[in-house]
Amino acid sequence: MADRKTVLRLRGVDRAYNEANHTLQILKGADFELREGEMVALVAPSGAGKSTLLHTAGLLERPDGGEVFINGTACGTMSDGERTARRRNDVGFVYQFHHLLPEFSALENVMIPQMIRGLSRGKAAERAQQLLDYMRIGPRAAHRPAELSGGEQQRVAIARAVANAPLVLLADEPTGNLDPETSGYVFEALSALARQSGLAALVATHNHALAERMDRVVTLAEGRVVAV
Ligand SMILES: Nc1ncnc2c1ncn2[C@@H]1O[C@H](COP(=O)(O)OP(=O)(O)OP(=O)(O)O)[C@@H](O)[C@H]1O
Repeated sequence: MADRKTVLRLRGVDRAYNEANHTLQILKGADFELREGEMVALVAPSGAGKSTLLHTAGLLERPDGGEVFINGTACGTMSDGERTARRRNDVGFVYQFHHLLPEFSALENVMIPQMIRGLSRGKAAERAQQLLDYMRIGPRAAHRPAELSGGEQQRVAIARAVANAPLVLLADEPTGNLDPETSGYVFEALSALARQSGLAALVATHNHALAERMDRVVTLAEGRVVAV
C-alpha cells in the first residue's frame, strides 16, 4: 500500500461544536491517510465523532483547525463553490439510510449525479445500468426505491455514490439497518467495486465482522485517529 497514491489526508484536524455553556471538542489534532484502492474501517463508540470525521473529510464541514487534502490539494482555503465542485467530482457518500429520491427509479437515481455533472442522458443511463448490473440489481433498475428491499436500496445508493467515479468513498454505517446476511452481501458488492476501480473507502461501522474484512481498522481516541 505504501507505494500507492494518497487520495485523502487529514493533518491536525480540529473540530468542535459550541453548546449552550461549553464546547464539545470532537476532533483534536486528527491525522489520517487513505491510499488509492484501500478500504479502512472506522469503528468507535456512538458519539465519538465518526460522522464528524467523515463530514470533515468529505468537505461537508470545515475544520476549525488543520487541513484536509484531497488528491494532494489542500481544501481549507477553497471557496464554498470550489469545495462543492471538488466534493461532486472526487467524493462519494453512502449513508445508513439510503436517501434515494423516492419518485425516481433506481436507474434514474444513479443517472442524476452524472447529469448534474454534465453527462448526456444516454451516457448517464449506460453507466448507471452497468453499475446496477455490477451490483447485481440490473433487473430491478426500473423500480422505485419503495419497491426495493433494504439491501437492494443500499446497493443502488452505492452505485449512485460511485457514479461519477470518485477517488474516495465515505460510508457512514452503510449496512447499519440491514440484517447480517444482507449486510455481508452489500459489503461484498462494495469491496468488489473498490478492488475493481481502485476506489479508496473509509467506512464507519459498528459491525466488527465487516471491519475485520477491510485492509485496516482505525478508531477515535481523544479526538485523534488511531490504529486498532
Ligand atoms: N451540528 C452539531 N452541533 C452540536 N453537536 C453536534 C453536532 N453534530 C454532532 N454533534 C455532537 O458531536 C458528537 C459526535 O457526533 P458524531 O455524529 O460525529 O458521532 P458518531 O461517532 O458518528 O456517533 P453515532 O455512532 O451515534 O452515529 C456527539 O456528541 C454529537 O451529539
